[in-house]
Amino acid sequence: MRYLPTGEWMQKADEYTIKEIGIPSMVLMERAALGTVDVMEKERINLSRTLVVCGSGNNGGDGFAIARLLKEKGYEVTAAFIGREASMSPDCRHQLKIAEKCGVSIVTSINKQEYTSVVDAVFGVGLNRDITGAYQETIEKMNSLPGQKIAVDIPSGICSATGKVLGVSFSADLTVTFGCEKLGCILYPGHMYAGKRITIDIGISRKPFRKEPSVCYTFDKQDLPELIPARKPNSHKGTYGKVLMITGSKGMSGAAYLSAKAAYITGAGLIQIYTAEENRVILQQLLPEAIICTYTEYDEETLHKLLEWADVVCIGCGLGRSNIAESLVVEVLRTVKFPCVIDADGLNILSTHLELLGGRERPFILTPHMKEMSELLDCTIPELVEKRFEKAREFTDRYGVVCTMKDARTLVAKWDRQIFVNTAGNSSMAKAGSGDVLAGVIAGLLSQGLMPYEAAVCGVYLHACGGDEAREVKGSYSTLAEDLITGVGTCLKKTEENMVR
Ligand SMILES: NC(=O)C1=CN([C@@H]2O[C@H](COP(=O)(O)OP(=O)(O)OC[C@H]3O[C@@H](n4cnc5c(N)ncnc54)[C@H](O)[C@@H]3O)[C@@H](O)[C@H]2O)[C@@H](O)CC1
Ligand SMILES: [K+]
Repeated sequence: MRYLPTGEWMQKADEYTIKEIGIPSMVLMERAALGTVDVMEKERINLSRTLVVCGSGNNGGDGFAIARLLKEKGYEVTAAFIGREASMSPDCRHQLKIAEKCGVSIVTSINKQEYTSVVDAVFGVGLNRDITGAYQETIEKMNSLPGQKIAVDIPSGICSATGKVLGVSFSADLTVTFGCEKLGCILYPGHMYAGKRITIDIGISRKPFRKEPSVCYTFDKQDLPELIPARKPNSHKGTYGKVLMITGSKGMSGAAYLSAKAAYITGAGLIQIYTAEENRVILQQLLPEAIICTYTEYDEETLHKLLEWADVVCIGCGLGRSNIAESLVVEVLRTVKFPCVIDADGLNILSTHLELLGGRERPFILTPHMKEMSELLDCTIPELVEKRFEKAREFTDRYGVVCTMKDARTLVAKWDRQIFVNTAGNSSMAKAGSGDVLAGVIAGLLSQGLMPYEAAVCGVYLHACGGDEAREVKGSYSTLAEDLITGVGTCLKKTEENMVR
């Protein structure tokens, strides 16, 4: 697990490291500069004629230290100070003086000379408003120069909390970031300006991030063994849970098939699909491992019997918005006492019955994409995109549910937990059926005993890793939802093999 702090939180961690732990700021800066030079060399950046552009904050201080270290190593280097003398931070001023004394050539404007690389140390996490005027012109000029582009900590112009471009942004081939990758370099469009991202440890404490609700985190592949539920040698199908999938409708058997198959691939013990009569034959043929139970009209008695049988419910994939669908969703919401995944049409129906969630903690996992979420919140999509973290927090606080907000960077929120931000996956997953697979994966994890929040974060991550596996085989254009299911299986198999070793 790794944290994805905003700049504001990173500054708090810097302060804690300096004031509470006692590591001097200049030591951190030296380590930042040493680490950056080391990464640039390892990445084979052509440093023979380097321009380092420095602002007046501590990011600029890093820049002067980088320029000095490059000079020490024999590279030809120019440092351009483009900040305001009067607003220099003490450490930046100190670094400028050291650089001068070490013979670094320091200029105050960018000349037309050709450089092999351009290092951006104009703004770091202290950027707090739009870039305008001379700063804007400088960054545009830096972007137009030939040579490789390297950003120090974060590209100047990217908001470290939202990933938004604040007026203009440096466009990097490589970003060397300190302590933790900043949230703004993960979210779009910031991610596209950061290029390749390499994080180096410079001794900044992560303690201030622990249990802090407004700090986000993500997973990497090595976290998977800890996330997935264990398989037991002495087990039978009942050990891994009974999943009731209330999915599919006339003409929508695919969603029922994909979600059920995904739950099986993830490890569920037994699956029963409750669907429209029209789907019986096709689902039996497509997925003989599932029990199929069907309806032609709303039948509360059968529904209750099925709910008594199940350990987990997944409702909504391809369910449609008929009166039967509405009655099914309302009754499940009203009565279910065990974990329940609500997806797609289930969410559409839920958006007109939000009162059924109540104010208390409920074992519901909602899996809306941005449009469905905007309907649940009764706001516009741009409003939601702009304030996605606040909105996700507000919603989960209010209704006591787990919410996975699906997007290129899916979030998972619950009122008493930090927000998980998914960083795996790829554009091949932006296709019909992908959401059905996710709902099934989460249901499969719940049926094996994971708690709702844990199943949601693990499910989102596993689904995305499955997407990465699928792209390896089928490429970005031609991956289908079915391939994602195979990808999830491959990912689980690889994880298991690594655990055995
Ligand atoms: N000791 C520390 O605190 C450390 C800081 N480090 C570096 O320092 C950076 C953070 O330094 P700072 O907090 O000084 O922040 P920055 O270096 O990002 O710059 C902040 C300065 O820019 C001004 N500013 C903000 N937005 C502006 C805009 N749109 N137009 C014009 N001026 C603007 C601010 O008023 C402030 O003077 C990190 O990103 C990292 O690179 C690292 O060296 C590690 C240690
Ligand atoms: K920068």
